Amino acid sequence: MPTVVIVYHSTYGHTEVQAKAVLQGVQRVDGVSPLLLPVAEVEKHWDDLNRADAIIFGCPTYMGSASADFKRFMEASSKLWAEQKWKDKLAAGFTNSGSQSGDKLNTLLQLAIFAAQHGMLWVSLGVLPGNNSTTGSMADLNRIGSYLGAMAQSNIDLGSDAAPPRSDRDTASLLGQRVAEIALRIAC
Ligand SMILES: Cc1cc2nc3c(=O)[nH]c(=O)nc-3n(C[C@H](O)[C@H](O)[C@H](O)COP(=O)(O)O)c2cc1C
Repeated sequence: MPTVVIVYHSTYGHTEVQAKAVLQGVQRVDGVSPLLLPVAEVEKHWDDLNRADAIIFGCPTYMGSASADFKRFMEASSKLWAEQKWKDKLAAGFTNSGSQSGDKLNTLLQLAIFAAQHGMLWVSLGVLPGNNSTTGSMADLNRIGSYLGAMAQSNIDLGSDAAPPRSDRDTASLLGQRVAEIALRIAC
C-alpha cells in the first residue's frame, strides 16, 4: 500500500489546520496509508520518510520564507540527500501566512527546490485559480491563485479555530487527494 507522509511545522496552529486538511484529502483515497508528522517529531520518523512513496511538505511563511523550524528539518535531511534516499518519490507543498500574498510563493519555491535537490517528482496543485473574476469570491477553491502548491491565508487576529477559512482548507484537501491518487496510480 503506498504511503503518503505529510511533514509540517506550525507554531500557532494555523498551518496545522492546513496540514490536517491535506491529511483529510489523502484519507479520501482508498488504498493509501497516510502519516501526519510534525517536524518536532521527525527524529523518530526518518525511516517512515525513507519508506514513503510521497512526502508533502508544509510550513508557515515567516519573513518571506519557510519557518526556521522547517528549514532545520530541511537541512537535517541533507544526510539523506547524500544517498538520494528520496529520489523518485512524489513531493508537494503547502504554506500559510497572514497576508494575501505575504510572499508565500517564495516558500513554495523553496519547498520545490528542496524536493528537486532530493531528486523528487513535484506534484503541482492542479486546481484552477478562483476569486479572479467579478463573480468570484473568497469562498472559491484556490482563491489565492497558486499553481505550485496549496496556499492558505489566516487573518492575524484570528485563532486557528477560525483561520484559515474553509476555501483554503478545501484547497489543501485537494492537494492531499491529488498526491494520494497519483501515488496509487504509480503503485498499480
Ligand atoms: C516571525 C513571523 C514572521 C512572519 N512573516 C510573515 C510573512 O513574511 N508574510 C506573511 O504574510 N505573514 C507572516 N507572518 C504571519 C504568519 O505567517 C501567520 O500568522 C501564520 O498563520 C502563522 O502560522 P502558524 O499558526 O502555523 O504558526 C509571520 C509571523 C511570524 C510569527
